[in-house]
Amino acid sequence: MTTTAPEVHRGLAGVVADTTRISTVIQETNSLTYRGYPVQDLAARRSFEEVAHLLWYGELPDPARLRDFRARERALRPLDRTTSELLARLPETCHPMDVLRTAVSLFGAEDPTEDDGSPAAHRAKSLTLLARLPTVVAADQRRRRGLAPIPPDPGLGYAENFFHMCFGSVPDPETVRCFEISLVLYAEHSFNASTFTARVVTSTLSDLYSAVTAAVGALKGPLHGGANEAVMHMLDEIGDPGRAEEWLDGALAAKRKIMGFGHRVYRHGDSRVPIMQDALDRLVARAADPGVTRKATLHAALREAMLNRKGIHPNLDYPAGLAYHLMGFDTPAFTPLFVMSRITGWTAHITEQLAHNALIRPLASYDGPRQRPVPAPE
Ligand SMILES: CC(=O)SCCNC(=O)CCNC(=O)[C@H](O)C(C)(C)COP(=O)(O)OP(=O)(O)OC[C@H]1O[C@@H](n2cnc3c(N)ncnc32)[C@H](O)[C@@H]1OP(=O)(O)O
Ligand SMILES: O=C([O-])CC(=O)C(=O)O
Repeated sequence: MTTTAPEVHRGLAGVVADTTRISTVIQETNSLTYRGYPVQDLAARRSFEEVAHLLWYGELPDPARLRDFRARERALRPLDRTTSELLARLPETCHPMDVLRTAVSLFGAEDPTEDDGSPAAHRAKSLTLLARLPTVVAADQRRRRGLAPIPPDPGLGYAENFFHMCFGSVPDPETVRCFEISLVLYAEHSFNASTFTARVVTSTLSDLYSAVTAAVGALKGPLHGGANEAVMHMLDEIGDPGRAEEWLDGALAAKRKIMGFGHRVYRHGDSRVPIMQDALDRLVARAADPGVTRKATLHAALREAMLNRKGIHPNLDYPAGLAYHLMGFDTPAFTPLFVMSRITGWTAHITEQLAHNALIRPLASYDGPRQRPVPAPE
């Protein structure tokens, strides 16, 4: 009797694993919507806090709800002394994503409130993470620069407060806006690897912090969120705009993956790129600095060369990487900035997964040795 081997979908490519009401990429128009709203309109007209509310509650907040949401977020920002001291003891040789992963795990261990799996309990925990993660990221960047942490300022909005905690000042509104746009664009992207990781952990009825800790680990990799950092390393490696084509040919010949290019879902370009690229262009123009212009020229030259050689478009990490550099953040802190935003999407998916849970447990097509007898010990 012959049995046909089951069809294998490596990397789960093309597999529809569940339904979701949170976001979708509309292939025909190459657009991304959060709860039905086009992300470019959200980025142009709404704050990151409003988008977080939208992802969690399904609707944009009215002014009273937004006031309440903002007040609660601002009150939750400070870290307690024990947490700060524990995180400050982690070696500076570890990656900032390791600090963030440890921080989420620590928050979970310290949280005395019950995780009954209800949306209300999850939203409270999600808001705590949204409020505290920037405090962790900013303090970690400062300690690596040999500087003391700056406490959060409850008088400032989410994006402004983050700059304040990192640098002790808030930059011009254009720079803050560019950062806020990146947060809106990074917030959610359906069943990407880190979100799916969070859903897998949740599907076992584990807790929210465990799911987010695992998601941070999945995002760290350079094929996913780690690419925004890798983009900057790559631009530093190339150095000169005149070297872009030659460098690319060498990298492709060596079968290297070019960071910040390609996407599993988009085949004709990431719908978020034009919005982020516009914001980046404004930052470059505003800087009016020859060094900045040179980096932007290199960035554009590599994009053109990649399109010509391989027909592959950039993904969001490509413009976001350079934008974060121009905003003054240290390169290893780029992926943690992604976490500060994606925490909203992850936690929305955790709540959704629990609402109609099914254990996520695929099958494998076995191609190891055939069954054989265990030999007697020699
Ligand atoms: C926010 C985000 O997480 S966006 C993704 C960020 N990640 C990156 O930028 C890392 C670089 N990009 C990649 O590695 C890939 O494009 C991924 C992982 C994002 C998507 O990968 P997949 O959907 O599995 O596509 P896959 O890797 O099969 O690529 C298809 C073909 O395009 C090529 N390709 C795709 N992306 C790239 C790239 N960045 N550099 C060079 N070649 C590429 C592959 O080599 C492959 O060619 P082949 O058919 O000749 O073997
Ligand atoms: O969707 C993906 O595979 C990766 C991505 O762009 C994201 O998570 O924002």
